[in-house]
Amino acid sequence: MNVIEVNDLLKRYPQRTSKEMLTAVDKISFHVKEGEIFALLGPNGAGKTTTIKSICGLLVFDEGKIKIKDYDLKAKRSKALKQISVVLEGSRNLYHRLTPIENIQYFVGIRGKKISKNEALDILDFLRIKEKANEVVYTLSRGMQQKTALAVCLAADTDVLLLDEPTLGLDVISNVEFRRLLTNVKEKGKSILLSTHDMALVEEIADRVAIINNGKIVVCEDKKKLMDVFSATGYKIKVRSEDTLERELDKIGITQITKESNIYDLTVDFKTSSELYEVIDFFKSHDAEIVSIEKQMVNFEKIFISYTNGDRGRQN
Ligand SMILES: Nc1ncnc2c1ncn2[C@@H]1O[C@H](COP(=O)(O)OP(=O)(O)OP(=O)(O)O)[C@@H](O)[C@H]1O
Repeated sequence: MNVIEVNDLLKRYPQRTSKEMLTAVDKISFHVKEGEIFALLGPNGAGKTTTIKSICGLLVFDEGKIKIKDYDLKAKRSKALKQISVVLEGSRNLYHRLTPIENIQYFVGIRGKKISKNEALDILDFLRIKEKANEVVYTLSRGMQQKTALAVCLAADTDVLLLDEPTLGLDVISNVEFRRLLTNVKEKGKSILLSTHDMALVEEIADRVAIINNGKIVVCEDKKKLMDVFSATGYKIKVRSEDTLERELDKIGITQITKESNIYDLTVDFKTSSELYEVIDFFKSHDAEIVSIEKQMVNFEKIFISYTNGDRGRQN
């Protein structure tokens, strides 16, 4: 079952410096399945926050359809919004002059529900910030504020969570801890849609990922499949040869070559792993000695760069 369906979502903003509208999100479609962590990954200005804000009803989109569980966001707005809770970038869904307990009770109250102090403490305990339950939020570290924001989200007890840049600005330890917490939240049966440009976060916890760039989704895929496709292709091969091989290598499609004396460093992308054996045969037939073959490390950075051509985002 899909808990969120986004179809042809379009959002344009007026610009101060020009009469033309800026297309922040350009007819994107994707869905989030029940029980999964779905990541919207993209550089600055890609349209991630605009997408999250459209889904949680914080801004009015121009075209398209958003469905949350069984409810169309435009036709059944309040029912649709009851199905989700959201953590906005920079823990903006908190009152910083209230304590974590007060925030939890206040925001649960707004939803017309009640939560006891002990239930709230249990959530803070789960997120390992119980000892900060009665301290004012603005005195807490960024990581603790982010956990408090997540606590408020969990206290709403919806099945679907939206998290905008959940690890932004966290130090290494908090980042690792937060990733583990999100996995624990998923294990509780929740579905999570998160936006991020943190590739390590995607690599570690996402089930599926949509890479978004300049308002468009450039790929939407199962994370494991994406990683497999890429891991099968990249090799670094070191070869020793007394002959000049450049032209021959070019003929078989190997163009990333550096050479120092008689050692060639080659970067090769194969479409299928059998191509590796063909290349090995090629070197044998040219009396070249293969010094080493290394499978290139696959990480999300490589995948991301390949789909966005290394685009680092919009500069506006
Ligand atoms: N209120 C607004 N008015 C005008 N333009 C906006 C507004 N909000 C966002 N934009 C523009 O829309 C585009 C998409 O912005 P958005 O915040 O959705 O991207 P993002 O992927 O979340 O980026 P970041 O990672 O930097 O937060 C950007 O070019 C941004 O400048």
